[in-house]
Formats: sequence, C-alpha cells, structure tokens
Amino acid sequence: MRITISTLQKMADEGQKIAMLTCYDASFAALMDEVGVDVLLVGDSLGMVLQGADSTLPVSLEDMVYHTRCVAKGARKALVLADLPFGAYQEGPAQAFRSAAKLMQAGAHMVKLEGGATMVETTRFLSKHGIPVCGHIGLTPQSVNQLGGYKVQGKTDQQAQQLQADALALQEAGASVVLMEVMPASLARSITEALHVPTIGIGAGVDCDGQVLVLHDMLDIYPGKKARFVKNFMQGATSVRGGIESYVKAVKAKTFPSEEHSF
Ligand SMILES: Nc1nc(=O)c2c([nH]1)NC[C@@H]1CN(c3ccc(C(=O)N[C@@H](CCC(=O)O)C(=O)O)cc3)CN21
Ligand SMILES: CC(C)C(=O)C(=O)O
Ligand SMILES: [Mg+2]
Repeated sequence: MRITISTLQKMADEGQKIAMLTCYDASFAALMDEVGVDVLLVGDSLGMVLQGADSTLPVSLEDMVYHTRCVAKGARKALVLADLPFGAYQEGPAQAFRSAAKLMQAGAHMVKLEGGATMVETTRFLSKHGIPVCGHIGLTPQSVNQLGGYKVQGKTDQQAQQLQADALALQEAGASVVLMEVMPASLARSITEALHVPTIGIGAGVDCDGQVLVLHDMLDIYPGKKARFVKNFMQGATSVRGGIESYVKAVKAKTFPSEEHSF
C-alpha cells in the first residue's frame, strides 16, 4: 500500500521516524522502495550530483519532469516528492501551479518549494487545488547567491524567530510537511514541537520527525566537499543495498544524526 500524507502524519504522531533519501532514477527507486525508504525526493540537488553544476540554479523544470518520471516508474510503496526548480514557481501561484501540475503528471505525489513567508500564498493556492506541498526553510540552496554560501541558518534569536514564524505560516497555509535544512538542532526541535505536520531535517538534528540526505553523499560518491551533516553509510556495508538499509535503520533508531552531524 502506498505511503500517503496521512501515513506520514500518523508516523509523526506516533514517533516513528520518516526515512527520506534523494532519488533520481528507476533502479534506485526500486531499491530504496524495497529497503523501506518512506519518501523518495527527486531533488534539484541533481544539478550538482548528476549534472556537475556548482549550484541547483541551472536545473530546469524539464530536467525535474524527466527524473520524476524515472523515479515514479520504480517506486511502488514510497511517496514520490519532487522539487520545484529555480525559476519555475517564484513568479506566483499561477506559475507554480502550472509547474507543479507537470511534476504531478510525471508521477510526483507532492511538490517541495523553497521559502517561508514569501511562499505562503503559493502554498495555499497549490494545496487548495489538490497538490500536496512540502515547505523548505532554513538553508534554501536556490537563494545561495543571497545567503552568501551554504551556511548554517537561524543562529541569531531574530533569525530563529523568523524561521519558527515561517514554519507556522506554511503549516497554516496548508503545507503537509515542512523540511528544515542546516540550522541549530535546538531550533529544529522547537519548530517540530510547535508544528502538528511532520518535519524533515537535513543538518537539523535528530529531533525532526524524519531525516533526508543526498544519495550521492551517503554513498560517498559525490566528489565535492562533504558537509558536517553528511555520514558515509557505505562504511561497514558490503553493498549499495546494505548502505541504504543501514541509513534507514539508523534514522528509525534515531542513531542518525548524532551530535557530530548536527549544529
Ligand atoms: N551533494 C549535495 N549535498 C547536499 O546536501 C546538497 C547539495 N548537494 N546541493 C544543494 C544543497 C547544498 N547543500 C549544502 C552544501 C554544503 C554545506 C556546507 O558545507 N555547510 C557547512 C556549514 C558552514 C557553516 O558553519 O555555516 C558545513 O560544515 O556543513 C551545507 C549544505 C545541501 N544540499
Ligand atoms: C537536500 C534536499 C533537501 C533537497 O532539496 C535536494 O536534494 O534538492
Ligand atoms: Mg532541493
């Protein structure tokens, strides 16, 4: 039976951790699905790990549609979540709906968009018209040129309060999930306690309702610099399947992320 937004809500309510990984093709989708990855994220990180770009900005909606179609073919049980890429939704709700509809037609079950208060109106429009939304706050890589690099967010009290307000506003607008990227674990914990919808963290500590990593990072095949929150799950594994299994087990058992992977 397919994992749906109500499955994720139930898992969060019962304290069962949600395991998410990025996925870009049908073979990995089938493997992850078998091993018990709950959510497959077709991330715009594919610009970096598949296309060799130095940011996610060059990724097109057509790229995302192609990879979403590939992943959807391989996934049976897992929920398929697709990123709206840079330039495909920032003009407003109408543009966002047009783009999101293409991802849903390619097989996505939910779309993710980056931004807090600025995305409230768009989140409301998409959710009102049948498209489940995952918000994405904290380090939002599509804004790297404004953020001045891939840096920890929410370190000052004022930034932390803003992020908490953003998360609540997205939930109120209808977001089904809120993803938090690279922020102090204490802040992510406080936001998770304040929200009723599930939260997913990357570099946001162990107290989120679920975790996500970029596949190529946890398999240790990405040639770029490794962020603090990345763990090589191939260490001690004898196959790619084993590495992914070990990630799912660690997330479910709350042994990943540990302090050394958190801020
Ligand atoms: N391969 C890959 N993995 C990712 O996690 C990822 C991507 N690509 N592309 C899009 C964004 C960019 N991400 C990144 C990349 C680097 C850091 C990083 O090196 N952060 C520093 C923190 C610096 C500070 O202290 O402010 C670190 O030490 O982790 C963080 C997030 C996360 N996303
Ligand atoms: C890093 C995750 C959260 C993401 O948005 C991506 O892979 O594009
Ligand atoms: Mg992304």
